[in-house]
Amino acid sequence: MAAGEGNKDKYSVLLPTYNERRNLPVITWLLNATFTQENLDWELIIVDDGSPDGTQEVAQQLIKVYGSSRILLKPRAGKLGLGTAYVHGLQFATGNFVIIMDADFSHHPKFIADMIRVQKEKNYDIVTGTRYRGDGGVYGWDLKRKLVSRGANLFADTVLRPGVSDLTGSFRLYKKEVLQKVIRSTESKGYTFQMEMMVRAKAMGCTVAEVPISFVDRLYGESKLGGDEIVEYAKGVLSLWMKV
Ligand SMILES: Nc1nc2c(ncn2[C@@H]2O[C@H](COP(=O)(O)OP(=O)(O)O[C@H]3O[C@H](CO)[C@@H](O)[C@H](O)[C@@H]3O)[C@@H](O)[C@H]2O)c(=O)[nH]1
Ligand SMILES: [Mg+2]
Repeated sequence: MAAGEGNKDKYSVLLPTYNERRNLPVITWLLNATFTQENLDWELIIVDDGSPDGTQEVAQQLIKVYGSSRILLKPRAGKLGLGTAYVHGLQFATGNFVIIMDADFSHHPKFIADMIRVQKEKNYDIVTGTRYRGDGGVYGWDLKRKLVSRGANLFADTVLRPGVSDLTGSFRLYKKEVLQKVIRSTESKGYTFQMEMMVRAKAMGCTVAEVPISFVDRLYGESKLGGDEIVEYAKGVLSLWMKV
């Protein structure tokens, strides 16, 4: 069946932002182009944590351009972290599918069409972007960050054996009820969040497919990954090992 006519699917994109004023208009434009081309219903839910750079003013402008049924701004008062940003945004999602992604072009909207197509192949619960299989890759990171990412995936894969090649990536498509269920059981809030979500989803018996993506380091601004997060992540893997 061609997408669109008679297709009741709706895709809610959850986009956490912190100081993404310069990236937000282009990512929104690309999302609109992708969903229009695929003839799919969608909405964008921006969860901004009081960014001092004026991200929310830009979001308000985008609401005027694209309409308040397409773009929703659901801000929070302060920087409360990525994990809880998804929990917050999810309450407002009206789609039956939810896509989570970054606002800084590390996750290019062009891969969304692939993810949707793969989801439909076997009605998968989750489709995750992977940097570590097929044509996937990482561009723009220095060797240290590459090693940290590879090491983080290898470590979790060795200890927990979830059978998913990219556990720490966060470009994913979920059935909404699956995301609601998995997110309820997930405890970590920081960088460990994505890995814990996937390990728990697999433990619950969810079906997961992978789509290779190229992850390109952000154009503007800085990542928030540091030594503390690495230690937290290692602790997260080990505590899941005891529990799952
Ligand atoms: N609302 C909100 N948004 C946030 C926060 N921290 C970061 N963001 C937003 O979340 C996205 C990712 O943040 P980055 O700071 O760009 O993360 P990164 O270091 O590039 O990490 C990415 O890759 C990792 C895997 O290598 C992922 O684990 C991580 O989730 C993210 O996708 C961006 O859209 C950023 O604006 C926060 O506290 N609150
Ligand atoms: Mg980034």
